[in-house]
Amino acid sequence: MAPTAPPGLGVRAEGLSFDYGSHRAVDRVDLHARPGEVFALLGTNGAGKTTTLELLQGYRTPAAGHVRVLGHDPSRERRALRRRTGFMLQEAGLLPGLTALESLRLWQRISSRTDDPRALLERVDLAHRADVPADRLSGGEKRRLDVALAIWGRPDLVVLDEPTTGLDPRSRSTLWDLVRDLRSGGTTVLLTTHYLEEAEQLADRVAIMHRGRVALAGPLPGLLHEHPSTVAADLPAPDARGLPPFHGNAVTRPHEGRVRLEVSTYALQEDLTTLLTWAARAGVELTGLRAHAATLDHLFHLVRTGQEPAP
Ligand SMILES: Nc1ncnc2c1ncn2[C@@H]1O[C@H](COP(=O)(O)OP(=O)(O)OP(=O)(O)O)[C@@H](O)[C@H]1O
Repeated sequence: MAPTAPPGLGVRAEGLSFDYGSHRAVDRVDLHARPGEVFALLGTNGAGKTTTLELLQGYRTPAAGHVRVLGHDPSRERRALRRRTGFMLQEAGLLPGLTALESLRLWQRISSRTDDPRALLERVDLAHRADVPADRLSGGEKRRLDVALAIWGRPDLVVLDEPTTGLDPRSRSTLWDLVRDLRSGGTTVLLTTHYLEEAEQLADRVAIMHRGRVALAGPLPGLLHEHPSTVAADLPAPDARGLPPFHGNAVTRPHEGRVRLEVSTYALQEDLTTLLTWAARAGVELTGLRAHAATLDHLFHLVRTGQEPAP
């Protein structure tokens, strides 16, 4: 029997690689989700997020690299890991003949963890659908039932693959509360999502994958802080010729009969002041004025366009 690993080791992957035939889907991936934090694995379509989660779950064996999940090797200690981990993958694994409540009761019989099925349905806002067969639940309701199965018995690690895809705003917000609640109870949460706002709301740490590689990773506030802010405005084309110098990198391009100025800068306040002072003195009308720190959307754009290549 595998030794019981001490709690709180989080998830660590080093140099993780996986091939589908001749296609390298996961390429030397390094990840470290610390115990009790929410880690968001983001990326472009086909970047390798689901495959990475499957490797962490021990469903697939890596071609290269090392993985430790809560101190266990997932491909060799799946049973030990299953007791301590709740996985929700993209394909719903519900049995069509069973109601929502029966699905949880079945889980009660086959898992070594315990929980109160009705209380759990309450937590995912499905109490009113307890007696509805799983195949008659809506897509969003099935996702919530999958979440209930993943968090059954408060495992040490919960892995959620695109948990809010297809959920309406209220259900999404219920799920966000649930994730925060899991974190405050000390559970490590690893999630993938295509909703950057979701990652901004929930994640302590993110990794952005592209074409099998991790292009950017780190604590979210730190990553945003390391990247330049933006000052942007539209102005009449003739005025753009007299623009002042900025600390940051200023780019102009034609936009709807005017010129759009974008300054990518580490000196947000100074460059904004420069622009506004210049416009006031020169009597230039600025429209669409925006000034903001780097956003996850911006980081994602850098990765997608190859401006932030994988190390
Ligand atoms: N069973 C499979 N056989 C062959 N290739 C596969 C298989 N599953 C995935 N792939 C390929 O491996 C790559 C990574 O796929 P994966 O599903 O892990 O990406 P993903 O980041 O989860 O994508 P998405 O965001 O679109 O769900 C993709 O190029 C995909 O086409």
